[in-house]
Amino acid sequence: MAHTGIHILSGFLGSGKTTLLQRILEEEYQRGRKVGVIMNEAGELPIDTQSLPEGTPLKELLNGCVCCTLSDKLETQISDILYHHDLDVLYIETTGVAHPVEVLDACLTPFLSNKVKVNSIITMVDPNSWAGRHNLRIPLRKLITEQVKHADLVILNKSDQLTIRNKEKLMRELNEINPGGKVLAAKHAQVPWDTFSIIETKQRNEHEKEQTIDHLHIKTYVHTFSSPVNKERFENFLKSMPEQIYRIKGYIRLTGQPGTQLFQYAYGMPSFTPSPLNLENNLVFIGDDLDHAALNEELREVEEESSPSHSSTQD
Ligand SMILES: Nc1nc2c(ncn2[C@@H]2O[C@H](COP(=O)(O)OP(=O)(O)OP(=O)(O)O)[C@@H](O)[C@H]2O)c(=O)[nH]1
Repeated sequence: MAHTGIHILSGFLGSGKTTLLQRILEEEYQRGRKVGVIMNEAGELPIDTQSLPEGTPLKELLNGCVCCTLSDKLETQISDILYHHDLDVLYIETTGVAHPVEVLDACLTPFLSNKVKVNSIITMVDPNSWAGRHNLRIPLRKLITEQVKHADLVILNKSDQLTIRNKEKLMRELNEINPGGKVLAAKHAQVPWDTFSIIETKQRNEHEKEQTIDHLHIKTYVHTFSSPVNKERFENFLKSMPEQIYRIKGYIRLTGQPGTQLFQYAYGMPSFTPSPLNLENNLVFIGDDLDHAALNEELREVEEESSPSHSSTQD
């Protein structure tokens, strides 16, 4: 019986895993391969899954991390997707705080051994979080390094934000941590397609599991705006936000602009993209020890100060 190849997409929060997955799916569809996706998101809401092409066989693991609490569920999801679909390949996008070896371990259960073969671990690196990793708590700093160390392919993404000199310096650093893996730089996860077929799965030892990070304290908070918010006011909020917020994503409506915007924030860089989907205006915040009450209050203020009645009282 042919095994379905699994690729594990790893990388810290906001590094470009979904961007890579979208690119891979386009390519896989052009080649006529049958592709399935399992997405693990730290928040309670499936933000990233909405960006996948319609009809992609998909399973979601929400509100928890495969490597901490959901490993049994991952096994069930893999079995389930393979039972319902005859797949050539399965991509697993992990949360930004997953340890890739733990995810690998969850895929390698005896029950799945005659059905799947893990072909690669691909780790995305965001130069901003990589450069700022010394400011993170020790377990997170260790995690970022481990994600690089255990990858078959490391993609230094967002190279548009780097000078040539910095790019070369970072690539050398990544190579030193993972001398056996392949390290490439990319913009928006654009790497030559051949790269995926030539990467060789590293030999992974049992002892690697000992390096697992037990508990990372990463928390999520979901905020729902009930009305459009003023873009400038919201951006001011982002500038004054605690540094422990690493990532925000979701949907937002802006005053004076039609429709809904897909909002993304990673390492100080916000982006708004008009979305054809009319989804609830939920934003998922991901960070260290988030203060839910304080965030809720500040965001309510943003919304209140965005309302037309507020600006007329100010006049
Ligand atoms: N400037 C720049 N932005 C990028 C690049 N690649 C991705 N982005 C942006 O970075 C943000 C995060 O990208 P995602 O692909 O969602 O990252 P992710 O790793 O899936 O995020 P999580 O699932 O939250 O961990 C988005 O706004 C992307 O458009 C790049 O090469 N350059």
